Amino acid sequence: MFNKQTVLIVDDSPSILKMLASCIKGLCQMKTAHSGRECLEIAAQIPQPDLILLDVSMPEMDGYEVCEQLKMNPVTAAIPVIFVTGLQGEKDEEKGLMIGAVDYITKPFRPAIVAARVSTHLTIKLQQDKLNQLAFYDQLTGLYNRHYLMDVAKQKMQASQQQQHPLWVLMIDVDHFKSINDNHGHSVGDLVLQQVGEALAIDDETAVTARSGGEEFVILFDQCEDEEAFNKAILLLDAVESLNPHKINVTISIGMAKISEQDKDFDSLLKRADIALYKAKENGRNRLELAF
Ligand SMILES: Nc1nc2c(ncn2[C@@H]2O[C@H](COP(=O)(O)OP(=O)(O)OP(=O)(O)O)[C@@H](O)[C@H]2O)c(=O)[nH]1
Repeated sequence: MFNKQTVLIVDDSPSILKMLASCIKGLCQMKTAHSGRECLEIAAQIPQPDLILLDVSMPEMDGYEVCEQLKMNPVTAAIPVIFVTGLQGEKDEEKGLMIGAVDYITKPFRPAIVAARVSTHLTIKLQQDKLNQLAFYDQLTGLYNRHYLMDVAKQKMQASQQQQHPLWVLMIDVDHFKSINDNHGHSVGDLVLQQVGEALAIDDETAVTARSGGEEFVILFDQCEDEEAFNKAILLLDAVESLNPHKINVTISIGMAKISEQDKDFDSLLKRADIALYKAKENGRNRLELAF
């Protein structure tokens, strides 16, 4: 059931690493780290581990410090940690749980207990991942959904205002999408939305692409200067036009707005992009219009 999940085992002793690995063999995939520093590095790399089995007593950086650093970093904070330790005092266990570990296994450990606890926490992680998938992602295109977009937009808006860097919002609507549905059927319409979604999913750290509803998408570009933002938007028009799914000519219209002093909140920026989108539709579609 957990075959695709990965557990990162961290211990400075190669023999303990081996023993722990044999306890959970067959339950999941495994990675190992021999120090706290190595653990922090691996935990931040994609694909991230789903669970970390972490030794407490290690030279240089002990497990408590590693756990604190994992929990402080938003990239690794959600990875559950189980401490595996020879320290058996109540205070040690309390400390481990207080700094964010989900469980605490003492050495010498019993293989069946390690396997059972790892299974339990992998099940919880799997359920958590499914909930996140439903809460933040659009099920048809795999892009972020409107709920996630609004959350991230507020954060980006604040950062842009505080750090004085640009933020762009692109409102994108598939042209004459109703007639695609009417002429080719709803399932072909769905396929078109999936392909448009793929074409709009810019692989770039400054961009967030979401399907905001129906045949409408929103992209945020942050820390992006005017010319670069404009060029990226033009490329999107071309990328969608060259799709031709089922030989259907698909185009989009884009309304584009840059944050300005008049935007007290994200809704105001979005509204300006929406007005520009309306103008792009009025002016013939398959085009981009900039908001004032
Ligand atoms: N296949 C499919 N259709 C959808 C989905 N969500 C919304 N739609 C359809 O999208 C169509 C949107 O049509 P309209 O808002 O009239 O706009 P349009 O035909 O794209 O025309 P313009 O926007 O004016 O260019 C409607 O027919 C909806 O039923 C979906 O998830 N899948």
